[in-house]
Amino acid sequence: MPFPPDILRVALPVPLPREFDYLPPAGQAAGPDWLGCRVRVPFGRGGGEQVGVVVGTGPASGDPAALKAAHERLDTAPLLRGELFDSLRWVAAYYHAPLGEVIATALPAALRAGQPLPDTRRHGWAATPAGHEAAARPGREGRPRRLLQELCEAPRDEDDLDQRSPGWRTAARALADRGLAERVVMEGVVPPRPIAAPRPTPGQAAAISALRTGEGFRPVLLEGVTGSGKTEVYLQAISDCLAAGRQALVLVPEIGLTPQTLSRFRARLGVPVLAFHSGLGDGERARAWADMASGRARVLVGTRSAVFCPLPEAGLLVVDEEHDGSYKQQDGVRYHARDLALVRASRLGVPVLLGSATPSLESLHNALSGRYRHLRLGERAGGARPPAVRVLDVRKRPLRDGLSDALLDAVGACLARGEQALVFKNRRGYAPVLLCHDCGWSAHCARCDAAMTVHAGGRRLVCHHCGARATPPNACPDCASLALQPQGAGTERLEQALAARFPEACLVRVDRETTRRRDALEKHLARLGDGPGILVGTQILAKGHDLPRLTLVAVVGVDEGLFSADFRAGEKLAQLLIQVAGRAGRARLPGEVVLQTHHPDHPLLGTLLNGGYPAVAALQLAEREAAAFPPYAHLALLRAEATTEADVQGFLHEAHAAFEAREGVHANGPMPAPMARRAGKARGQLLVDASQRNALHAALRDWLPALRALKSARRVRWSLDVDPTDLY
Ligand SMILES: Nc1ncnc2c1ncn2[C@@H]1O[C@H](COP(=O)(O)OP(=O)(O)OP(=O)(O)O)[C@@H](O)[C@H]1O
Ligand SMILES: [Zn+2]
Repeated sequence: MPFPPDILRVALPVPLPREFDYLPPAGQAAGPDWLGCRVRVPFGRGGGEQVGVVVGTGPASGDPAALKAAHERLDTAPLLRGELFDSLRWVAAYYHAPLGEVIATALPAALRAGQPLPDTRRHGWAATPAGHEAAARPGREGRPRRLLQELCEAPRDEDDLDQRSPGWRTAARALADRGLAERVVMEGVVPPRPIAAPRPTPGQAAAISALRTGEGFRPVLLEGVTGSGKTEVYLQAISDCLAAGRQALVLVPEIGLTPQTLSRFRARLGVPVLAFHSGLGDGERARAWADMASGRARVLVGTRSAVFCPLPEAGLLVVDEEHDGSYKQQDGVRYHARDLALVRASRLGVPVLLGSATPSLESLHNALSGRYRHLRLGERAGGARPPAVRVLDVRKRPLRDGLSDALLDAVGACLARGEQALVFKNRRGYAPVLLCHDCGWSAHCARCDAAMTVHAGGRRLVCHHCGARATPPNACPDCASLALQPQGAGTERLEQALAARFPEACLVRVDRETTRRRDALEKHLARLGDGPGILVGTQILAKGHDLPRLTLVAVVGVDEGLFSADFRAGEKLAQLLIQVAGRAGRARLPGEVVLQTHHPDHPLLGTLLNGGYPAVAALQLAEREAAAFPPYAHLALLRAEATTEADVQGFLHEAHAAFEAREGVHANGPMPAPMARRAGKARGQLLVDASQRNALHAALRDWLPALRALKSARRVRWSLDVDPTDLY
């Protein structure tokens, strides 16, 4: 053994910007073979333990006799290595986050907790001899029996059962308890036969062949109008990747990963397609991760955190709806999954395909300046035409429950044709405000700087920011008037009004409230079926759904979005409008979009109507350049919150003073957060901007140790957000 002995440098999931030295467990020697392996170590007082990852070995920096020994090595082969390990270090450096926290963010919960890497052999279920006998006898009908009969025909693969009959596991467990079925290792599963691809449109064919040319890292922005067949291009590119013997990773937005999406991928690719999202159990997530790490799985489709999956044989990364806000993590390690996908693809030397009908200005800027290849699909696939858009000027027109007569007429006509209408309002609840008509009082949250939303037809008040609930007062607390009225309309009120007006129509409301449960959205859409009907809902409806009988999209009240202070508001509103409009007329029936507004002359609406998203994007890019905002500048936001306003201000002032000025980098503020009080806490922020990314990072690197050393930092909760998407 070398003397002094080498130690293990361990990254732990604690919010301290450093690694920790340990001696190896008694009788073992530290060496490079420990790198990337998990270890269980003593940590903190009172016999606490943590699971960490060995990120270095070597001589101790201090006296090794003062070090504790690790308790246990958990992996024989490294869990993190190669490109993934390097990319995690990049995340730590770029987002200025402790490596231990980055690793904890990247690993599925079961692995983070120290559980062994799951068995990734394919498992299935088979009937036991007792099961065969039981199936031959008459018995009680039901799910277990139906499953048993199926297993008697042949053992079934678990993935296959997952796809065909969700909920089968309960039945399988019931059979196993009675000794009628058992879990078995499946050998040589025959993959399903892929169904044939449609003939590509000329635009698709051009995109596919462009993707085939070239080698190594190639970032590609696929800008295709809604319904233009971007998904078909992904599928073709993935097929090429699979044919070359490589793995593919597909990222989708949080609410884009529907069973519909998965079954489309599975049916077309002819290989098992793994899903990865927050709705899965810990065991399933760890298994998917291990399956990719071992190379056994070839395709993984997942939401934000899937960007951390191992890709030892990577061939392609796809980011669908790359502009989507859900790719940015808003707490802990605030990474952006699209940006990380680009970094990984570059390290892996493989193409990365970003797709959207409404690309983010960041990606568009990169494409326009030649850093990304820019491919366009200008027309809808399968002969569908773009929807016709009409603006309804509702100034001085009566609105009933937020709906104009013209809008109701359009819905009525759509139903009369036997088709479906979507009424869109980006606000859930009954009404956004409860107002006193006599004195102007409105119901506010006691803990937030925000109005409370009226729910349950007026019987409840809910704060959408902190979840506080209250019973509406009978009389105005300020002037005792009884003239309290809900102002404005949310989806709940629209639903009521539409039900009253069209009592015969099938009406389905889809918002965060009605879709809390997994698969709820699918069930709602199934309820609508093929008959005439109305969907009322929020932005949950704006994405990825293909409803062939939906021909009318009625947008109620875009006005809130037109006057927001956020520099991204225009971009976001245009994206939302285009995406929701894109639900209309996707199949053979022509689509129509009506926009109800009090501001028909607003330049954003005019530009959108005349020039579509590209025109809005060009305008917004010019504004951003003039104002030196991203993508022409780089931002980092220091947020702080505390019980008192004075603590927040004290910290932010000291933080500003600790910021060392340097060329092209500025710290601005302290400024109040757009919502200065939330959930009972005072909030404030400091914005750092820089014309050069490197200068920004150099400044942050110097600044952070100074911030941590501030006494006032102990009285606040603070965080640093690099490339913030929301300045709240
Ligand atoms: N080449 C093709 N021939 C016939 N139909 C096609 C073709 N490509 C795509 N389609 C069909 O057109 C519809 C839209 O395609 P797809 O879902 O791939 O578009 P998209 O651009 O990904 O849509 P969005 O982003 O708007 O959700 C689908 O029903 C798809 O099956
Ligand atoms: Zn609140």
